[in-house]
Amino acid sequence: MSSKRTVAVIGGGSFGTALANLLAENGHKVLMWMRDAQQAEIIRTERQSPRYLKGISIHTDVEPTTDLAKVIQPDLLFIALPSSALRDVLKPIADELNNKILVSMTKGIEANTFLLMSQILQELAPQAKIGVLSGPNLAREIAEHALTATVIASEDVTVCQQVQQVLHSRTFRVYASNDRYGVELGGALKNVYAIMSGMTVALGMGENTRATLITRALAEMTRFAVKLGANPMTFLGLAGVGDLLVTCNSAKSRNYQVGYAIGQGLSLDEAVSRLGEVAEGVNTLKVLKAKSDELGIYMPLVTGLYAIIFGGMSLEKVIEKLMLAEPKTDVDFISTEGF
Ligand SMILES: NC(=O)c1ccc[n+]([C@@H]2O[C@H](COP(=O)([O-])OP(=O)(O)OC[C@H]3O[C@@H](n4cnc5c(N)ncnc54)[C@H](O)[C@@H]3O)[C@@H](O)[C@H]2O)c1
Ligand SMILES: O=P(O)(O)OC[C@H](O)CO
Repeated sequence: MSSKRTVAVIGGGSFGTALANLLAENGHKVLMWMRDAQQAEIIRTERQSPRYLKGISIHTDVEPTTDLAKVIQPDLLFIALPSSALRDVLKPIADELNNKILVSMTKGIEANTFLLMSQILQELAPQAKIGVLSGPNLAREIAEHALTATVIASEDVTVCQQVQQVLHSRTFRVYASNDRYGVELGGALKNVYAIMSGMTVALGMGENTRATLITRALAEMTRFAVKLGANPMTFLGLAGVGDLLVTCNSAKSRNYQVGYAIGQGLSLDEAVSRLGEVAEGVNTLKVLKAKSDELGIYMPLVTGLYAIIFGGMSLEKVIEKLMLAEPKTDVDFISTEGF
């Protein structure tokens, strides 16, 4: 067990709160920044977060605050903001973030720039040490102490070691990686396929269908990542196939829930507003479609989902296109000479 320290979590939604609780349970003091003063007050007085983690007791060493100046005092900061808000929230305090350790837990891609969140952190605070925490990590299960594993990825081994020290516990195991880009890309891309998976479940499609979808999703996201220079082996780990499996199979995933609602006949807007939480896959789908078109990467699942959600194409038509497409070989990275 590590020595006790004060750490910060920026973002007090479901994931930020679950992680803050873990840190406090490990004996650390946690400053948790939240945008909403009313939510912060509820946590302070009731030690509950009924909006994001109903029924979970919040440790007394988690101190909610809306004061950003206060929360940037510790030298280790975890960031759990929605990707759409991360740059805007952190920009005013960028100078103070230099020389800190910044760990992104946000699984998204910035529209227009195609930057991952840790790349934005690096842009804002070039002197900071940067890491990414990603893996099969449903916030509610972490908060309920389901046995969970995750990955801390950083080029700087001391970042990995410090994060392992503060987070390791009987129920939460932290593996290290030096492939920050691959780990982060895996966490962002899988959300898109979780939307598809939720749709197939709502439509009563079989287990064969879901296994095929998940496996072809892994092929597709790996193909994309390799084109962008990531190591494909990372996708065999917790932040790749691990996160893809949990998000595509769990009704607790918000991305899966959005897909499920669309499969039930709701529009995208209706599905997102019924959820009332962040489903990063919707924005990721848009930026991924644009990037794969720009780079000429074959991504039939992304193309199909985009056509349904943003192009008004029927699911039947998309399925027909996918199933009757030109026959392909199974695994991309095996030589198929002679086929
Ligand atoms: N919930 C999970 O299981 C989980 C697990 C792993 C990673 N993540 C990732 O963590 C990130 C945050 O997700 P979450 O589940 O905590 O989301 P959430 O919807 O539960 O909470 C989002 C939080 O951000 C705040 N927020 C929203 N817009 C904001 C803005 N413009 N400025 C400041 N604050 C704003 C909300 O008030 C809320 O506190 C996402 O990228 C998500 O993919 C979530
Ligand atoms: O609820 P989701 O769909 O945002 O997924 C949560 C986590 O990313 C699962 O690891």
